[in-house]
Amino acid sequence: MQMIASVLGLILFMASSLMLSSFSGATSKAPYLEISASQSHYVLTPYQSFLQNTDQAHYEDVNELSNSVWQQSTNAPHLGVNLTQWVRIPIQINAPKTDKWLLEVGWPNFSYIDWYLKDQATGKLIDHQVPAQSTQNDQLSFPISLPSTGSYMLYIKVVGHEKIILPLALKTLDIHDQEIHIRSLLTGLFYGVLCAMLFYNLSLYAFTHESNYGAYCLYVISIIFYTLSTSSHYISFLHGHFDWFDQYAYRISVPIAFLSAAIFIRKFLLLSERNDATQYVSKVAILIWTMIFLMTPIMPATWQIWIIDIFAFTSCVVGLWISSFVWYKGDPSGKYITIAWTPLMIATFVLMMGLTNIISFSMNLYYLQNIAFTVEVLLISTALAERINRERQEREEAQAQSIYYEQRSVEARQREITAQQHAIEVERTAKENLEQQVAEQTSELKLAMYSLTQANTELEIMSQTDGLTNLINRRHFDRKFTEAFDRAIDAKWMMAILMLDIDFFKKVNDQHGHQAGDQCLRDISAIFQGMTDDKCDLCARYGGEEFCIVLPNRTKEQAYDIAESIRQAVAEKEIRYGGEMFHVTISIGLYNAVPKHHSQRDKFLKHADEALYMAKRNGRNQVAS
Ligand SMILES: Nc1nc2c(ncn2[C@@H]2O[C@H](COP(=O)(O)OP(=O)(O)OP(=O)(O)O)[C@@H](O)[C@H]2O)c(=O)[nH]1
Repeated sequence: MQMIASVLGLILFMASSLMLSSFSGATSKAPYLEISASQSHYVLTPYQSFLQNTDQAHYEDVNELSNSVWQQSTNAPHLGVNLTQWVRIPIQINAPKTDKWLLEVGWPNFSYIDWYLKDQATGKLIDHQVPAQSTQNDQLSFPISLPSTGSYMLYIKVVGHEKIILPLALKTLDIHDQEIHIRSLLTGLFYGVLCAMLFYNLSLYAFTHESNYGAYCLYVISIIFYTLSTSSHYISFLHGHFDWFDQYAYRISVPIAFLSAAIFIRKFLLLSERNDATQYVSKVAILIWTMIFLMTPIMPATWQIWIIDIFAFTSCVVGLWISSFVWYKGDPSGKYITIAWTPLMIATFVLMMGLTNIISFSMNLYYLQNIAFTVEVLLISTALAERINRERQEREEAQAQSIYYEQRSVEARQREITAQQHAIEVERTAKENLEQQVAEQTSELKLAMYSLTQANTELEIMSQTDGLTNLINRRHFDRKFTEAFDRAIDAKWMMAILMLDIDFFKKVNDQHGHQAGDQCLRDISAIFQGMTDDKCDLCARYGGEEFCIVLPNRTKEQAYDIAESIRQAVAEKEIRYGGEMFHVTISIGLYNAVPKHHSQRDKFLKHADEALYMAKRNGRNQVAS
């Protein structure tokens, strides 16, 4: 806020300085202009009087008017808008330096100018130009021939479409030529800088498509348009060719200049993104200048120029406030705009004071504004470059940061993948170990099951087998015999049963010992097994020294032969144990028949047992049936 106060203070200081200088100049004027050999340049303003809002068109009519209708002006007279204006200057000529003088009109916006030089002594016109012909290279200067001595009244008629201010001067041709060279040089420099900046930023816009460059180019074009319309250069090049445009040049160029400036500032300072008053103020400024521009064809020139002056004045202050506020809020772009705009705002402010008759107007105020424009265009161009460069750096930093985070993300992802791979590897290894353990345990289980099966088989065999003789035991025989019996019933086979008992076995035990008796049991059991078919015959230890042989599907003769063969083999068998050798005999009971029914099973055994008993009773060592 301090900065805003200092800027406003500076503006007021300059304005007051110019006003003071203007008023102080006005207080020392003489009633007429005295032209002598001492000076080459005379300002006519202090001696001018004018007819305001007159409709007089002819010199003859004006010449008839009394002195009282002529109004004295302390400054360059502001003669209103779109009217024929008359100004007169009393001149006392006393041997001037030369008779080659130029009447310079320091205001570009008029349609044409006439001048008349009247001899006050005779009342006759001694010279006049209708319309006045300007010099070749300066449309604002008109040759005028001054007599060598005498009192004269110079009448000037100006016809314009717009506001007319008439800062008049008389200059010798030499002075004018010197000034025109300097002015041409400065003008060339001014437009050269503007055009250079325009094409430079246009090329940047073409390459980067950065909209700030585009908006800035429009602004520079509007400045060129405005300065052309407010200077003699426009008149030099275009005046008279476009009548309609001649009338509206100033009224169009000023709104366009402020409008494009408002658009550029709003864009460059990103005001549309701000949540403060600058956003709305800039929008209102754009709206107002758009409306002023659009109203040009329909609004009376007097009103529009008055409105333009008011809002131009306001816009200068508001523009500086906005850029200063943005600067104060920390945006460096606000600083550059403030620095660039301050000289222009001051120059425009001063110009507006001249145009509104607060201070004395002269074309130098426009030249001051042109200088400020040049400084501003250069500074803003630099600010634009700085801004774009800063944004590029911010983008690069953001990109670098983005790449950094992306790399971090990739690394994190890589670590995640590695961890996942490690987890998969661990899982795979665990699975393999588990499978291996399961396989090993399965193998062990299979082995255990096989061993168990083996043990069960062995146990079953043991449970079915007589441990001494290795023949099937009585319990297993009962089951197997039942099966064989049923099979014989179904097949209608002959079923033979042999009941075998060792004769006088008690004696064997008694004589040779129980161990020898056991050996005897083993030997004759081996004979039974060797002489029967182990696939279909049953051979069992039926009791202590009693055995049973079942012979399925045998005739009685076949069974008998087997029984007799067994008996003989036993009898011939030499039983050796403990260095002793002895023989035993056996008695065999044979029963055979075709079984018809299950109930006959025990009967078959009983009959065989009875036959055995018979063999025992008949003397033993025989087969009975
Ligand atoms: N060594 C031995 N002797 C047994 C076994 N089982 C039974 N004995 C004996 O066999 C004998 C059977 O005798 P007995 O029933 O009197 O019959 P025997 O002496 O053979 O006379 P007969 O049958 O009438 O010819 C008994 O002395 C039993 O002790 C055995 O497993 N081993």
